[in-house]
Amino acid sequence: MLFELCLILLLIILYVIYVKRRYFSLHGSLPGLSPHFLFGNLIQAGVLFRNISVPNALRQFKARYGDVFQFWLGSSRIIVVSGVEDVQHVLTHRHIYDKGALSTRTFSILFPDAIVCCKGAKYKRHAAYILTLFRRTKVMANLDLMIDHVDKLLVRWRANDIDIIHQNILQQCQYLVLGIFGFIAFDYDLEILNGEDFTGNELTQALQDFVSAFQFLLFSPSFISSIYLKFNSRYRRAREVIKRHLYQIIEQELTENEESLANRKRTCFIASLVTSLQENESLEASKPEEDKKGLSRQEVLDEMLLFLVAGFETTATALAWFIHLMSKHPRVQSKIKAELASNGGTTQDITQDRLDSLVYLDCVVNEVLRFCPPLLAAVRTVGVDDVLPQSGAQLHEGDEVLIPIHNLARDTRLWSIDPDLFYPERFLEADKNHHPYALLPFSTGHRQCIGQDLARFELKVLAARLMQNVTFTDGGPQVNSGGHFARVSVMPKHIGVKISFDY
Ligand code: HEM
Repeated sequence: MLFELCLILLLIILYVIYVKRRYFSLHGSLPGLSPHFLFGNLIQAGVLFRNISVPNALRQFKARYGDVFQFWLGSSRIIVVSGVEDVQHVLTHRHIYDKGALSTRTFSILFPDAIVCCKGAKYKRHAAYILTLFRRTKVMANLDLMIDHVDKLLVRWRANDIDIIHQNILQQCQYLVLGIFGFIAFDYDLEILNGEDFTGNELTQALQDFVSAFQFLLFSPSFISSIYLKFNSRYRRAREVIKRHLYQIIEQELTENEESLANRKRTCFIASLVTSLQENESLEASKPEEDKKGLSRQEVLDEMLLFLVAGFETTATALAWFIHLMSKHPRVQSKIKAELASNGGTTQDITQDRLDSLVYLDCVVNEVLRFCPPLLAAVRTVGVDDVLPQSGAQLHEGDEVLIPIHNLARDTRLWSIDPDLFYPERFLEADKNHHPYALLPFSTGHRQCIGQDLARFELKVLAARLMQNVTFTDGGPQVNSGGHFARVSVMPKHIGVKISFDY
């Protein structure tokens, strides 16, 4: 018995040594820090137990190891590439660098049939139906809806005591963006801004539970994520509720007459997607991918869940950063207000033309996305061995390449005005013609963010409406210290602002 136990122990030790050597040791000539078993570099970089955010950890590693280095994000080995010409090479050579397996592995646990997990012919089929949803004209048709939602939030703020320090700005931004998302995606009122406590209705709660479950998956190995989701009854209930609502909404859409459907297609995702539903799903499923047409119901459900995860938290995070940065930079706030006051219309009027003329506000939105990019990175998988042009680094088929958006945005070689300064005027002055790959909040090229027009438009509308009405002031060095909190997006950790109405 003792012998058998010792043998089993020995086998386990040998297996751990094998896994450590095979998967958790530096490969090739690229620099990096020898990783720990399972945790990779996360403990050494301070991400685990020392509260250092992943963007800051990658920045420190870059200072230590240069523009190209190996990094273990938990159990995943990635090659971080920060030299701007190498970045341009990776993002423009789509036949060598395709969507990163690191992200598709995570996403496919939740929505295997959404565009983010598709490649090749399946990607083309999905893209044909999905990309049209985000056309500029469709996005702009939601202007009044967005303004109405901000106005509802303003009513709530007006009822508060002026000296209150709002420390739940991030959550409030999430409720605001989620409420708007309910209409744009489903043409459905989540009623989130109606009640006292932002609870909304059954679907609101389910959407929030679904997003919370997603947070856990980010840095966990896929098998742990799958087990977690299998036993997470809250997640499973949320998915069922969303599915039930979505299928009901689809049935409802199918009963609409052609004229009303055409009308609703102008603004609402689901109304557009119903027209791409396959008439005979089992027939389409039996065809080779190249011959398939339309989307199945399951695919439509997965796309909607993806839009929720990809679009809601990122945009809310950017808005929360905007509010935090405004409270720290009263000069910038005054300039936005002056621009709003000087370009015609009544003080409360926001039209498309008026928005287009707000050049300074564009600079502020750009600067918020540069200074605090909501997403950490774009990830690509190397399809064939390649050498990077700037660093000369040798990459091998199957390597995962991570482009750290934050590092590029703060690289002193790429910005004439100190990149650690929050200074929107840079886009009108010395940094007007910055390198296009220095600023990549939505990434670029094949597989760039498909929702960027919507996100940019939404941010500008929400920021303009807020600035027409209120001023944010710093709630104090501790409660309003910013800092990073990395979930799906890189969120501000501490925001504490006072809100005063301008009239
Ligand atoms: C401020 C808000 C947003 C930011 C900063 C952002 C940023 C990004 C980034 C960096 C990527 C990765 C691109 C790559 O790998 O090259 C991405 C992908 C994506 N985004 Fe966004 N995004 C935002 C809002 C949205 C919205 C509103 C939607 C839709 C409702 C959306 C949908 C997507 C989708 C579907 C992808 C995957 C595209 C693909 O795999 O082909 N995003 N986003």
